Amino acid sequence: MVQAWYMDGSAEDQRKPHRLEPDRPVTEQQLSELGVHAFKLDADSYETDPELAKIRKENNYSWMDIITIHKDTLPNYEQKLKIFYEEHLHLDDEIRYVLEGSGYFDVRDKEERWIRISMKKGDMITLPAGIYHRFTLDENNYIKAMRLFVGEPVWTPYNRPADKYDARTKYLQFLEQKA
Ligand SMILES: CSCCC(=O)/C(O)=C/O
Ligand SMILES: [Fe+2]
Repeated sequence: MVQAWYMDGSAEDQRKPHRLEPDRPVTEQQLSELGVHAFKLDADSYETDPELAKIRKENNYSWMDIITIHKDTLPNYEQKLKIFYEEHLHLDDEIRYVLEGSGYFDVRDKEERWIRISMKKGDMITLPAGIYHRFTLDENNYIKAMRLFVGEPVWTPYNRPADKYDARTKYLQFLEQKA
């Protein structure tokens, strides 16, 4: 099960866990009410895993690549990390599957509080179009992740404020229905 918790408001190193004190864990059920879904897969067998193949088929995740985020391998490493950690949304779902290493996805809850989701080897996550979020490496400074997409990928991040986009309006409607 993926681990998630409410964050403290400290401006300390973004790579630290930033757990609120006292701890306020967030369950997968709470995440799913925000439209965020988490799965556990066998990352050692990703090339032949029938479970991954089924998820891709059922959700039309026809496109995929693998990104390795490490200072020695990713061009413009510092700049990219900065972009990933700016609060933003996308017009499409963001789907990531951790093959090695670890990192954090942060998402806003209905009251705009940050929830930190700890992603480790074998964790897959889907973030809905229109949700405000960000990503950071953790203190291990390394992640290798599969990026999945329906059709040709569009990576554009729309930094907050991005409320004028249809994807945002639809996401807010989704949250309303859940309330
Ligand atoms: C772990 S993949 C890098 C983060 C990313 O691709 C993204 O779009 C963050 O919002
Ligand atoms: Fe993103």
